[in-house]
Amino acid sequence: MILIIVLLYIIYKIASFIRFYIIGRRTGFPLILTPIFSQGILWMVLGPTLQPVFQKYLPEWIYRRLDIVTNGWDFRRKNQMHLQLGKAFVVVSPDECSLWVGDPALAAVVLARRKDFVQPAIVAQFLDFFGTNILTSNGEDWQRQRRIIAPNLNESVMEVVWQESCQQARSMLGYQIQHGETNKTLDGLRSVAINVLGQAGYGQNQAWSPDFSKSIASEASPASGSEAPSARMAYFRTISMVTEHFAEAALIPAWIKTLPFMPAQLRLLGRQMQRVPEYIQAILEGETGSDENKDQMKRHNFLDVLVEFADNKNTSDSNKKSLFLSKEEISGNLWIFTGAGFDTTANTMGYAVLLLAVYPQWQAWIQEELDDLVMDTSDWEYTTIFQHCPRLLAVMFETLRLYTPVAHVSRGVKSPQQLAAEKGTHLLLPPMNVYIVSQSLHMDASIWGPDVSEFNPARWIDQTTGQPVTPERGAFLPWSGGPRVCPGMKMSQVEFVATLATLFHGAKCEPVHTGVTVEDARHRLKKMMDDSAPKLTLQVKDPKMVNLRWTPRDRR
Ligand code: HEM
Repeated sequence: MILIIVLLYIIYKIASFIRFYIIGRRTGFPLILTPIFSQGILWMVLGPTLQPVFQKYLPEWIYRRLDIVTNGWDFRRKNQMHLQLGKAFVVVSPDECSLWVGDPALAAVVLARRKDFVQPAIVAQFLDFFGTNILTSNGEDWQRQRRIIAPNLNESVMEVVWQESCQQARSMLGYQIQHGETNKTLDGLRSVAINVLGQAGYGQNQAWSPDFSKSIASEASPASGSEAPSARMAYFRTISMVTEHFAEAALIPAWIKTLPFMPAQLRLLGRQMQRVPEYIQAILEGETGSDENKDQMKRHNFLDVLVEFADNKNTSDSNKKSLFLSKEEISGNLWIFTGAGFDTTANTMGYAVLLLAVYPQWQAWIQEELDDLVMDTSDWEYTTIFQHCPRLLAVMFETLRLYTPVAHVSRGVKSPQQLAAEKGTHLLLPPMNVYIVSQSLHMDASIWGPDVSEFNPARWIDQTTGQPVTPERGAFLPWSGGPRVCPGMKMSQVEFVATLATLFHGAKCEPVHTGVTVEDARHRLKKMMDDSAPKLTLQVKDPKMVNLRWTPRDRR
């Protein structure tokens, strides 16, 4: 019996492979075939684990067929696949037919046509576990959520983000200077980023901590006898834990996570995730606290904005009736706001600091700009300082180009689509995934020039105006593009500039180099960065191995 089932499964997979091959051929784009069951959970777990072994022992012509369906290939290979196969190519496996786009014009067209190229089901599979949300929705549901969410990530929130980032970064700077050499820089930046979201998203002020992961785990489950956190705080901490342990949260079912023999951290994660509906219910029912307090919080935080839309479906006001959120959507969007906003920004700040430690000439370059600002960073205001930091923004863009947090943007076709390209029109038949490979576009020498692999923030500064330049359409897509472009783009820029300005105004940093030359230590650090892999977004594999020395700057 089992043999028959296995046989039928194999026949089904061979038939699928042939079908995907035909769909792939009809696109007219170059094909690469792979026998791997690329969308199966087994491969998703085994592929990245075994990738270093494959790379070491298999000949390139076999290895690349495995690598192309292993998460993170776009960072490992940069623009290489598109150079070898063409600016757009199709991967065919028994599980999928996927188009990988590394052409700026095609990328811009795909992103602009949101109704033709929709968010694929696989994104929802990974990101819907707290409820449907803006990132995983399509059509009218997406439009409604976008109309509620995007305006609340606009200028009105920037002052809060700026002030909180400066304050958090000041605490971090104090700690770093006091301790000199530490391996807490990356963890410290995660702490800054989550606390900025705590303030902007939930109206919660939290102290900066050098031990980010530990603080999240211990705070989510308060010690016995201590006061239980409010529902909004408990929800926020749960989301922070989920972001930190994304793979376990997304791939292991809750009931397995909570089994008694599972590691304590996993059980805690499982228990907290199971309690999310309870927290959301409590948030919606309103928490205790004076009206005055509630009004103050309401002014600028995302959670209260979402809650305001909870009852609109039943309102008699016809203007508001079309803008509503279900309980599930409130929960899902709070998670997306936190998950999408935290990991991306924290890792971008992390890579930027590391790049500045590897290339001290660029530290000096931004410090030239920062030395024009008033000495006391607590006097810095968003409206006056942000616009005076184009070089820091250039550092952010250059960091995002080289270490793109979301290496590719995912789309799918549900009905036949025509795609006009340089050499003619291509037919895309469903079911097909379409991936815009931002990391490949960012490493294309025909766009960025022969120094494409170098960290050169000055490429972003217009020599005449001194302001950041705008690259060609579809060439720079860390925040994606088109109508679904990341609504948190400006917020992440403000947070990045405020944090790095505070840190580098007060100090300089270099890799710790006990027993080796500083040049060797820089080289080692760069190697560590280039060995990064995506978790939720791209990340250094072992942040604890990153040791930096921070020394105060003497500017007299
Ligand atoms: C450097 C920081 C960031 C990067 C690189 C980044 C990148 C992205 C990318 C690539 C997408 C996918 C868009 C698509 O599917 O086309 C996205 C969507 C999104 N991001 Fe960000 N993001 C960042 C910061 C933030 C922040 C700070 C927030 C808010 C707190 C945020 C909220 C969102 C939301 C709500 C979406 C869904 C938009 C939609 O589908 O309409 N992001 N982001």
